[in-house]
Amino acid sequence: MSSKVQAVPYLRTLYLQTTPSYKRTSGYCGIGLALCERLLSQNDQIRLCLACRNMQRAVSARSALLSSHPSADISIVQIDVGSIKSVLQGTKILKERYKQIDYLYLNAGVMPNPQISIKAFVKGLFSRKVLSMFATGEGLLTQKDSVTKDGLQKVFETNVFGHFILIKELEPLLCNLDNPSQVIWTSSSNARRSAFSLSDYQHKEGQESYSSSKYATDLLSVALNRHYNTKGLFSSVVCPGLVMTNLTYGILPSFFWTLIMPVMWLVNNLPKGSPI
Ligand SMILES: NC(=O)C1=CN([C@@H]2O[C@H](COP(=O)(O)OP(=O)(O)OC[C@H]3O[C@@H](n4cnc5c(N)ncnc54)[C@H](OP(=O)(O)O)[C@@H]3O)[C@@H](O)[C@H]2O)C=CC1
Ligand SMILES: CC(C)CCC[C@@H](C)[C@H]1CC[C@H]2C3=CC[C@H]4[C@H](C)C(=O)CC[C@]4(C)[C@H]3CC[C@]12C
Repeated sequence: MSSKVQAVPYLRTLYLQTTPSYKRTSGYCGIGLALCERLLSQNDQIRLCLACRNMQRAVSARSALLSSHPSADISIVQIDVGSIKSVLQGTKILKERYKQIDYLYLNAGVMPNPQISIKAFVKGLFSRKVLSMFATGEGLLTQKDSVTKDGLQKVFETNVFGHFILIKELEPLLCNLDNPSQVIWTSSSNARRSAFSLSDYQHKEGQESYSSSKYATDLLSVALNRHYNTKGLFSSVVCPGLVMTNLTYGILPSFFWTLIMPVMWLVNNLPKGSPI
């Protein structure tokens, strides 16, 4: 594989948004960085490209990865998926740099100003949906969205639309029938059909923009497969499960998570078919 990598600008993995966040007690966090670590520990010959909005943090992420994988090939490109201009600039650079992208992992996501409904939580505790409430957060969370410079809803543009433009722009690098590519979206078990509406796909009206954006991601992935499978591009979605990152620390402070973690663990690991 490495000889192929050197012969043509051939990108084994384009990895998106991996900037580490120094927060709370335990140094770096974030699903993106953890995934890069895992990928490199499986195969440090892959060529990684980190696409991040904040170059300073991107450099720290690269250094952190290189400290444990010194021979890894890791480059950086600046992309803010919340800005169409930035996506177009970033993809122009990528098209100059590479001829092919094998894997595009779409990780950037935001959940601005999350609020928990204590009323819905208490109601949920005494309902038959208690387990799914802990696994998906269904009905518990609301967010306050805002409008970007592009005039789009921030959660929609960041979690969905910016990534979509990125794929469209990278089509020549992704669509190769002789060497199919994979696009992997970071969706969520919080994605909910009832939070999404085609007549308000940006979720301007409601307060569950995160849930709506993740449902839109799931729909978009299906549509991409219909459109692109014959061209050599395959799309899928993953939910990483509940992971302690800046996103979850934005919902509850870390000490609170430490307190409720045993309950969360128990609920999420109960054998299937148990009475509750
Ligand atoms: N944590 C969890 O329990 C779950 C998370 N997810 C999803 O996983 C993904 C990663 O989240 P997680 O690691 O938890 O959260 P973090 O907040 O730690 O990471 C989010 C990442 O997205 C980047 N990002 C945000 N906005 C933009 C933007 N406009 N342009 C470029 N990058 C951006 C951030 O970059 P920066 O460092 O510059 O802020 C950061 O690196 C998200 O899509 C999230 O919805 C899904 C299910 C559960
Ligand atoms: C004592 C109460 C205040 C405790 C409330 C607990 C809730 C804040 C959390 C219970 C389940 C959590 C979640 C489940 C699924 C996550 C999902 C996969 C995701 O993408 C983002 C975060 C979650 C919605 C998360 C959020 C907090 C809970 C609702």
